[in-house]
Amino acid sequence: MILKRIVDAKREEVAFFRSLLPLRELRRRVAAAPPVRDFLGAVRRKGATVNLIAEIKRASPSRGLLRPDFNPPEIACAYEKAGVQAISVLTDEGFFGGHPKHLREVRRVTRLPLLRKDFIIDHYQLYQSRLLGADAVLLIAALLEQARLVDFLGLAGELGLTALVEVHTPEELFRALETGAALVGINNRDLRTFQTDLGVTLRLLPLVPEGTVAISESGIRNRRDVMRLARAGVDALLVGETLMRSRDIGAAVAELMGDEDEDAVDPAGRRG
Ligand SMILES: O=P(O)(O)OC[C@@H](O)[C@@H](O)c1c[nH]c2ccccc12
Repeated sequence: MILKRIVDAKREEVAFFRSLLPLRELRRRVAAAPPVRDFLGAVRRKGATVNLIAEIKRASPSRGLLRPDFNPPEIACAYEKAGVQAISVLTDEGFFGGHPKHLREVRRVTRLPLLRKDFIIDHYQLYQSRLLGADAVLLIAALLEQARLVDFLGLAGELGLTALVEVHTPEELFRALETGAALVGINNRDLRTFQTDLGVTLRLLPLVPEGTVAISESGIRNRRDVMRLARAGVDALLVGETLMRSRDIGAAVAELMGDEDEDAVDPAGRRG
């Protein structure tokens, strides 16, 4: 199974980074890191329109190479100019063609809040994310048993990082809510089969209480998809492939986000 292979590789990667920069030294540097930006505030829905988190992703195990001319800072500038609310940087190298250094490079060129998208299985990666310039980190419920999830959420909070807890099933969602997470991501992609189904968001969203910020992730292809999810009441959408495959990123964002209030929904009438 791919998840198991990714986690095995991730363990080795963390051991390697640790050998380059021991945890003690990493923590010392984190203490001097510049302040974080408000990721949660940026993605929380304010009115009628849904927010967009645009992802920087070179490749994926299921779809192969998405963007041959891959230049993370250039893409980040294009996203900011197009008016997205936040950026997600996929830093996994082995399976997604990213690199932790991309986060640092992107941080330098944009004022937008940044999500580090990776497979976090070790404390070390949380400190590392903070040092690289992340404002938020992804915690995948399917990878972490409950005690670890709680533990990582606590450490992320201490470091000033917003945690995005990713779920795909009702069980995982209940686990996420039990931790008191302020931000949950409903992944439309089944990480076991790679199939995407926006119905996953439509089914799980009513179980998310008011006040918890909810993001719909993966498999969002066009304006119709955006409208469906916006009307259901999600706070934000996370889109990678659709934007990465387009020649003109500005035009692709405009096409997805469309007219300002076409996706209007009564935010009070959305859930539960
Ligand atoms: O490229 P898409 O289908 O728009 O999906 C983006 C994002 O949701 C996806 O990259 C993702 C969601 N959760 C993840 C966990 C690990 C790696 C990648 C992901």
